Amino acid sequence: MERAADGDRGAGGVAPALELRAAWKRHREGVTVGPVSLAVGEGTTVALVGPSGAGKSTLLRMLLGLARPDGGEVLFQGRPIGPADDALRRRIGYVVQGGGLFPHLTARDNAALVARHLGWPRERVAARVRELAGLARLDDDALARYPGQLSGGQAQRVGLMRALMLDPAVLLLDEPLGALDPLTRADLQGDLEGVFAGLRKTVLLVTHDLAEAVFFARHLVLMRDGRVLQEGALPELLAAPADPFVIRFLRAQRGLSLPEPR
Ligand SMILES: Nc1ncnc2c1ncn2[C@@H]1O[C@H](COP(=O)(O)OP(=O)(O)OP(=O)(O)O)[C@@H](O)[C@H]1O
Repeated sequence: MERAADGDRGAGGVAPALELRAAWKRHREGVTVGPVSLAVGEGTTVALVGPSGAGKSTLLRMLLGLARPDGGEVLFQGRPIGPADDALRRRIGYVVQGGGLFPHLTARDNAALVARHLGWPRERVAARVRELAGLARLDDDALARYPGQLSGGQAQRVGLMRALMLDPAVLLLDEPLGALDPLTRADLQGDLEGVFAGLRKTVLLVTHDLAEAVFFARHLVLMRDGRVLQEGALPELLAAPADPFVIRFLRAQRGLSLPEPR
């Protein structure tokens, strides 16, 4: 059975920011994600890693209420989250690969969309966009452009602005840097890490890249075939792999210098 992340109900009895309790979803005959139990503590950054098709995106979508679990529970700050719970969902920012921007809206309008929809006054929207543009390091010229006129890195930065617009307690990022060239990726990694640390958000990040996972998060959750195979810090996974696949997965990654097996 998986262990809870470092944010599991602590001495003060504080509920984790995000929690799955034996949650599972059946996509089709023979393809089920879960049951998965996982807790992400308030203010922690956790990286979800695993091969393609392991169920990482499904797990994120269950946490967002975008995929309805067939069984088990999904909780946000100790409260069950359902599919129609928009108010709760607005407290979770979601960043997807490529930014997930609307092509017919400028970067600024993409970032401001939900706040405008909620009826924020114009000045408040403008002030928040200015603040986030500073954080995401985007200038006015970039904000005036349409997604098709932005670089991949810029589009990703706009996606981040949009996710942060309502100042959510939690950020879920699904392969946010997957499509970027190595230099842009490294730049954005540094900026994102600064954003996470500065805002003290709870962050759950999906990535294929173990080096990136370790860069952002001390706590790793390794999934395979719809299940959590093991979770913990990288040295713990290396020292006591729960399954031969754990070592295979860790060693398959380039760019990480791992100690030789004894
Ligand atoms: N809407 C869907 N309908 C049917 N099957 C689905 C659906 N979404 C995902 N699946 C299947 O569920 C399994 C898990 O997919 P999921 O996208 O969650 O994995 P992943 O770990 O995020 O993969 P990747 O790293 O490639 O994005 C896969 O076998 C996938 O084909």
